[in-house]
Order: sequence, then C-alpha cells, then structure tokens
Amino acid sequence: MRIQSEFIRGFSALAELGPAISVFGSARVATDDPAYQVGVDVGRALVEEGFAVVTGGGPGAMEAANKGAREAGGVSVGLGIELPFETGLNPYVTTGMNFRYFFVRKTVFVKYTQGAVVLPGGVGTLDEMFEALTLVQTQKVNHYPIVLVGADFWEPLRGWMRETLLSRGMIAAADVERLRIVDGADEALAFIREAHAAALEADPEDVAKVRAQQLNDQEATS
Ligand SMILES: C/C(=C\CNc1ncnc2c1ncn2[C@@H]1O[C@H](COP(=O)(O)O)[C@@H](O)[C@H]1O)CO
Repeated sequence: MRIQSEFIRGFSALAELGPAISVFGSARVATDDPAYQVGVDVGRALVEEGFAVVTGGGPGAMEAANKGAREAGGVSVGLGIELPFETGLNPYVTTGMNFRYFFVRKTVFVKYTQGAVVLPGGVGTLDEMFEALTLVQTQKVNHYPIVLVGADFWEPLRGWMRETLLSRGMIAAADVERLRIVDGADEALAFIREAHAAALEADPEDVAKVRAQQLNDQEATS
C-alpha cells in the first residue's frame, strides 16, 4: 500500500509537467568542480529550449542542473530520496517531492521525461543510466535519447561495453550506439533537440499523447 501510494503521489506531482528532460549525475561534485558548471549549463540550456529539468533534487550535479534551470526561469524538479543521511532537496528545486523507494522514483523519472542527460557520477548515476538504457533496449520506452556528457569519463565505459559485452554477445551493437557521448552542454542540447524533433516527426502526436496520458493518470488518482 505504501508503495502504491508513492506511485500515485509521484504521478500526481508531475501530471502537469510539459516536455521535460531528466538530468542524472554525481551527488558528490563540489561547486568549484568544472563538472558542476557543466551541470548548471545543461540545466539552463534545457530550459532555454523549452524543457523542464528533472533531477534527484540532491547536491552536486543535481543541484547544478536545478540551479541552471531555476536561474533561467524554468521548471526545476527535484525527485528526492529518503536516505539515512538526509540531505534534503537542494535550494534550486521549484517542484519537489521525496520518495522512500528508489524503484518508484526511477519509474517517475522515465515516465515523465522525454530523454536523459547523464553527467559523470557513481553507482547511483550508473543505476539510473542503465535503467533508462534497459527500458529503451527492451522497447518499454521509445524515442528516449540518452546523452552522456564528458567523453573522458564515459568513453572507457562504452569501450568496456563494446570489448566485453558486445564481443561476448551479451548486447547488440545497436545498444552501444544508443548511448551518445558528447562534451559540454551545447553538444548535449544539440543531441536532445535533434532526437526530440525526430521523435515528433516519427510520431507527431507524441507530445500530445504523453500529455493526455499524464492527465489520465491525474484523473485516475484524484
Ligand atoms: C551521497 C550524498 C548525498 C546523497 N543524496 C542524494 N539525494 C538525491 N539523489 C541522490 C542522492 N544520492 C544519489 N542520488 C541519485 O543517484 C544519482 C547520484 O548518485 P551517485 O552515486 O552520486 O552518482 C543522482 O542522479 C540521484 O538521482 C553526498 O552528500
């Protein structure tokens, strides 16, 4: 029951959200780390393109993306998580909620966004990135671009995926290509823009359908 109500709360909280992009990334990046500024730039660029920004609402790269989004005057969402060492939502979140369950939160991330920008991070970031990739690989989610920012950080991972996973037949070549690696906010945004336009062209009613589904969810829960 607790799990069910958390799904309902999550769906209700974001039911009115328009086009949005998830931003995943390390909770531990300091504000003076160059990676923090990349997060700020990503948040700002997404808002200027018309997207809401959805992060884990915590510190580090999440805070950076929320900061960029908020300073650009956009919708800055934080899907926080209750942890033994509570950090709370960062001050740049304009729409927030806290989850008890990681798996509910991950569902909300993918359900209410049209793609993901992944900044360098640790196991939490990898978990979120591979969750999204699994859903795309299995076609549970379509037209969901995943862009990894920071070639020096991400290329070794993609190399391992090619040299170990692909060469042993555990993934397909297309799966490796599903992860686009770029440097900087401008390149990330260019990919998201291109992928979003392609999604709309492939299915012009896509955004309208997502919106209608969100409104249905809201009605079902109210
Ligand atoms: C460890 C620290 C803070 C933890 N607080 C978090 N708050 C919100 N979301 C979090 C937190 N920690 C992890 N996440 C989620 O995972 C990703 C980051 O994990 P990583 O292991 O740091 O890469 C992130 O996208 C969040 O969704 C420090 O004080």
